Amino acid sequence: MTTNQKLFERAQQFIPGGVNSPVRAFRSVGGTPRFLTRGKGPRVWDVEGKEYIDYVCSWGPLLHGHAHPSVIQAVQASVERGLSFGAPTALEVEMAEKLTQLLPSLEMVRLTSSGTEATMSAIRLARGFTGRNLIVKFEGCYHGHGDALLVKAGSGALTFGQPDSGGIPAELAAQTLVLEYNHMGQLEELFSTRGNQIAAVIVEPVAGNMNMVLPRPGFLSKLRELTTAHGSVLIFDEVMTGFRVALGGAQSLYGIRPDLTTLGKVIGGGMPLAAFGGRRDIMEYLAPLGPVYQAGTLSGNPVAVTAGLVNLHLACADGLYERLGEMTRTLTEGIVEVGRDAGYPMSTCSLGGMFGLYFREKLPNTLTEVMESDRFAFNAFFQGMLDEGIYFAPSAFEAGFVSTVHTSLELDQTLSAAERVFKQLR
Ligand SMILES: Cc1ncc(COP(=O)(O)O)c(C=O)c1O
Ligand SMILES: N[C@H](C=O)CCC(=O)O
Repeated sequence: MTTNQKLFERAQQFIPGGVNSPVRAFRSVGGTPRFLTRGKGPRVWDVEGKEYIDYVCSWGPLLHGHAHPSVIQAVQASVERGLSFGAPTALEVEMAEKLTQLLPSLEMVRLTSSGTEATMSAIRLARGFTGRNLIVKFEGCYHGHGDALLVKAGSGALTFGQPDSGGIPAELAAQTLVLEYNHMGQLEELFSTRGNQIAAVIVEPVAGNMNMVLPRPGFLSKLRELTTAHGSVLIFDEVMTGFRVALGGAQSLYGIRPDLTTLGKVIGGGMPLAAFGGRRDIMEYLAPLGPVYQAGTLSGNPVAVTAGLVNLHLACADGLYERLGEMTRTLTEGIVEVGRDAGYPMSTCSLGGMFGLYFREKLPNTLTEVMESDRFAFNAFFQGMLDEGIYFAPSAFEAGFVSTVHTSLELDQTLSAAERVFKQLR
């Protein structure tokens, strides 16, 4: 057995499935997860010393790659000053000011430790604010593993065929109404019959947990129009897209001002940090100002906030997202070209440093269309690329990520690997 296999065997004795988050288990693609020991820039190394070009980037947070020197230096200095205080710090104030400045829809913000906490808290807040119970989400969107949101969910839940998790009371799941992503007719119909009972609509403005699905023109503005008309709270879940697709998030690209926004991933730069924020009148419903309780021992952790602030500072460099977007497009369009030349129907989309790659002729608009893509072809491609030292997400239902430190060297190596892999697959 290889060292990765031995470790996986050991892990499975004591950790369910051998992993601490299901998507890491390689179940849908087969084979053994790689146990990683080190990352630098756009690359990671496993316990066997094998090197990979990384397009997972810790599932999105590493906008500037692994162990960026500025992030590491700041984190080391922060660690020296203490790991956690459970009391307010100046750093939190700086982070709140930065987030509200970069995302104008955030008038106030609260920090949490994970995206799940952020979305769960935003939902509770919306219910407390409106005095209503119903929430609306979309098929294939994933908003973390809070009970109310694990209904027709994407990401690992979708990958392993468990979009509706066990352990969630039917009465609670019944409070979550699920519509097809990008389906404006369904939205209009629902709001016309139950609009005054809907506390919130939560949406990934660009869906990244069923591969990557772009919003159809008019979809997000329809959401804005209907929620405003019916007094429901519009929540953009930008845990993945925030500071990943653009400096102002997806909301800046599509020109929509949500009532609440959830953030995570990039704002922590690889450390556990997330946030939710939005309209002042809604945020003031939070304890200790208002009746909606929300808390966290490690919320606003100084080391995590330090890493996040450096990440955001680096993200503000002039032209950064344009360069990143160009790099990502070159990569994915290159792969699609090579794949098509080898006879595979393929399509791709990308925004900033986030991309979708499909073994399907046309880009999908809905989960049903995503499911029509050729998973077997994806799995074979994934395995071939992994052997070549290219690390994509081990699922056909996850978005991919390019960092600002991926260069044309990594792109060229990836495209050459793809040519070899497609040749073998033919
Ligand atoms: C859009 C979105 N929302 C929420 C979450 C939950 O974040 P976390 O894994 O930090 O709990 C994720 C990722 O897991 C996500 O992609
Ligand atoms: N798709 C998920 C988040 O965006 C992947 C991270 C995880 O669940 O471990």
